[in-house]
Amino acid sequence: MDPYKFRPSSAHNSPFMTTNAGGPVYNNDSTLTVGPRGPILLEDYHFVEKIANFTRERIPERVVHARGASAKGFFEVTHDVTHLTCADFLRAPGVQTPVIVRFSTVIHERGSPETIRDPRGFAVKFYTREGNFDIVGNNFPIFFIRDAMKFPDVIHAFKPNPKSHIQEYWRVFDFLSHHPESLETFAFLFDDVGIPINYRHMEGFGVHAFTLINKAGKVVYVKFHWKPTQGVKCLMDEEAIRVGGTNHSHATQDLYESIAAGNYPEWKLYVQTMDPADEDKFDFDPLDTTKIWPEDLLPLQPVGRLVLNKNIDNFFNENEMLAFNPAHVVPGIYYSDDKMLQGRLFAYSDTHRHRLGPNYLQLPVNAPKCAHHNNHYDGAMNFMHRDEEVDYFPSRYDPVRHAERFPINSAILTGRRERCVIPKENHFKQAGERFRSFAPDRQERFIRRWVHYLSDPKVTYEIRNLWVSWCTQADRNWGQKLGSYLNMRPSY
Ligand code: HEM
Repeated sequence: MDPYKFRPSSAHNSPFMTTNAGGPVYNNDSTLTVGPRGPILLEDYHFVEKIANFTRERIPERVVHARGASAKGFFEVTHDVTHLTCADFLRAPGVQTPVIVRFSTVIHERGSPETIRDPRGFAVKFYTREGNFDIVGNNFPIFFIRDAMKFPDVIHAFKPNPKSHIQEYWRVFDFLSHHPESLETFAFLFDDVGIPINYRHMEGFGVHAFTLINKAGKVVYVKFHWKPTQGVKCLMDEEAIRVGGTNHSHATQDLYESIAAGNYPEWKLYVQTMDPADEDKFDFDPLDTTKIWPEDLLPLQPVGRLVLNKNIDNFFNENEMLAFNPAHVVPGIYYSDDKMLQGRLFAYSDTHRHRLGPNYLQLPVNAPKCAHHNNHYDGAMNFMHRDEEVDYFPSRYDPVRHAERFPINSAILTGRRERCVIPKENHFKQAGERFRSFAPDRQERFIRRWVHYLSDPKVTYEIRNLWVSWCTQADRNWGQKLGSYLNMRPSY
């Protein structure tokens, strides 16, 4: 065995207990004491290490999406999309790429119930031959806000009150009463899809516009959609209380047991594409995360399927230490100028360095599965074995070169420096359309949830009135019914 290439793993377990340093432990039951009743000797190295290891078992939980479950599988291309992108993993129907997926809730802690009304995270890491590609999406196609500057505020408003540590909707309605663009995302949160029945029966969306670039360098905007073959199913409020009251990990359990039983969940990947030359032709801004791209104008195009057919071996290694990043793209797929996406491009690697350390990309679950090389190295917990003498670039002693050039988005960027709101806001139209697409019983449940949350006694008349006005502007029936249930008449 080459001691420098040794990778610790439970496959190397000794048949007997050892210290962390590998020495034999002949008693793992009793501390080393002076006489049969103590005190304990500090020289009990194995005991001290055992406790010290235990007291460090937890790492910081994710600041959002702390509660989640992951599973592995593959993505298979089913349709030719080479006219859209030169991404190698999408090069031909039949090509398969290994993936790991993590589903999550957003707001509450690592051990919180999976039945709460909350968006669900839907993050997919593709281990491609050109490096990792991550679609770090949600089960709603849009988000509450459109500028990354506001992300900490919207999350603070949804997180528990810093004084009481209780989630209180007066704080949510207060903050978002300054943001009418959030109304349509409430048309998902307070809809039935606000509590999916489990992780297998929900959709996923990349949310942002990204860009696809083909071999000839042609660029299109793209949105990613995951559609579950199992269908979409939700928990009604009463069921959620019952399920959550008996099992706070029901969705994790459902995913794990389905895969263990060979009942593999599957999602189809679709894209919507838009020619950037058309971006001004719509009544919304296509780079605005608070807006969907209507499917009648920009139809879904099938790309492939995702199958989860393997459970993780270890929750800590493959869930807690798993690190996604929307900045992880591959040649043929690139970002757009969406101001939320642009902010996210910084946030994830920054939080991973804090949560997992500077070498988080060396962790097996995060490391690319293709050959990779650069001169960023060392730092805490480096375990990459390097034996080269040239650690700079370029060098006449080292043949390493630049990768082959691939086409990138060559659009010309112009503009003054400014901090501003996008010109085309269009707050309410899509929210109203979504409400009108609900069957009457679904509309009724939806409005009842508004009543429930707006009835928090700390929601002032002014704030309540504002929300009722906005709902009315989206759809008269929605607002009038809500106003009448709340015993108020909207004034706008
Ligand atoms: C500027 C806006 C945003 C910022 C600054 C931000 C930041 C973060 C941070 C710090 C984490 C924790 C990551 C970790 O510790 O591993 C996270 C996780 C996550 N975010 Fe965001 N986020 C933003 C917007 C969004 C949006 C719009 C979506 C949906 C499209 C989203 C989806 C997710 C998902 C799914 C995870 C969990 C990934 C996992 O399972 O490990 N985020 N985000």
